[in-house]
Amino acid sequence: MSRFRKIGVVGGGAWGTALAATAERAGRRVTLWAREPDVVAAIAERHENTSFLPGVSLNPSIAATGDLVEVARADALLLVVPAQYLRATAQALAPVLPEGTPLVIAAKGIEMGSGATMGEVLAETLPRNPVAVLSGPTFAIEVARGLPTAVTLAAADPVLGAELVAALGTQTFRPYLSDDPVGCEIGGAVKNVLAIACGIVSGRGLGDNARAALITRGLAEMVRLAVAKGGKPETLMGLSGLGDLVLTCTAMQSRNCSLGAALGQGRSLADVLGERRSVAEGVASAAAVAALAARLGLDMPIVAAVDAILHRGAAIDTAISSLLARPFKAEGF
Ligand SMILES: NC(=O)c1ccc[n+]([C@@H]2O[C@H](COP(=O)([O-])OP(=O)(O)OC[C@H]3O[C@@H](n4cnc5c(N)ncnc54)[C@H](O)[C@@H]3O)[C@@H](O)[C@H]2O)c1
Ligand SMILES: O=P(O)(O)OC[C@H](O)CO
Repeated sequence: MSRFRKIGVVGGGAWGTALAATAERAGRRVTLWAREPDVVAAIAERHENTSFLPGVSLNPSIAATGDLVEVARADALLLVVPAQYLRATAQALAPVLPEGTPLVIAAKGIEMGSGATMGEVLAETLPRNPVAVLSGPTFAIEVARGLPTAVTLAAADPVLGAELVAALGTQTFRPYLSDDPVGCEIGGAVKNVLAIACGIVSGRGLGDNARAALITRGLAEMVRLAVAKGGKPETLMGLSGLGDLVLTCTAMQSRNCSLGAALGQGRSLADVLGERRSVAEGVASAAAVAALAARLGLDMPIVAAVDAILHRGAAIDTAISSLLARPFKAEGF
């Protein structure tokens, strides 16, 4: 019998809601914390997250709360707030979270300003809680509907990792165990930036060859950063790297890819963001990853181009021309 009987989900967006649904199907008792009172009320009363995941009926056994004290009573917590809000959320949890409660990072991003991974943010804010990472090709709506999905579940402690796999896995939500949380996190964060690049290329009508080139050379950038941060290159060949990169770069269902496509068609970033309530993590992570790469002396030209377009006023066509003007080089990472 699993020691993780009660799972707390911190973050009531689409992904937190989908993870709550799948954890409940795995036999866990689930409490979901959401920041917005209307989300808490809709889940508690209508068993639906009408704001962020409309159209999916949740099991009535899933409890909703706006109180961190309540969610912190769980045996393990899934952390699913957007990356730029994880530090503040973890700081708010610190006084109420028992020491030793395992934390599973399910957000995908790098913190702006610090350049910290979510694991590094938690090491500073909740240093007495063991951490795992769950990442992979996972559109929330498909997971919530119970469609077949596979993810990477990475933990430095293999016993904790295996226990979490057993607690969260089902026939249709299949976690593959990894011992490389760093590589797992880097894949999930960088693929969002690359998905914006792929969207831009689609929106500009530059063709399928260009998208395949971006995916492949983007993977090389991802591997460079992961290795520099102490991750393993092979992790990036798995679900949390290549798997998520392929999903997010080829489907307009992706918020990051569709945002890029809108930019490629000539819309402004402010316009596109202004009409969305959902998060496109690649926007913030582009700036964070580009700054981190510069600090580490890493060549990440595609990420740098996306950062330049989003945050430095670069014209899309100029950024693309600069990428195409780079000298020929040997293939590899
Ligand atoms: N949606 C997916 O398919 C999916 C899949 C895998 C991973 N993720 C990751 O999960 C994380 C959460 O994304 P999502 O899709 O659930 O979000 P969402 O776009 O559905 O909802 C936005 C979320 O942002 C939160 N938010 C807004 N302002 C905030 C603030 N000031 N402080 C704290 N929270 C605030 C809202 O409460 C809400 O939970 C992201 O890192 C995302 O990359 C999402
Ligand atoms: O819609 P996106 O671009 O945030 O992608 C969602 C998931 O991360 C896909 O794995």
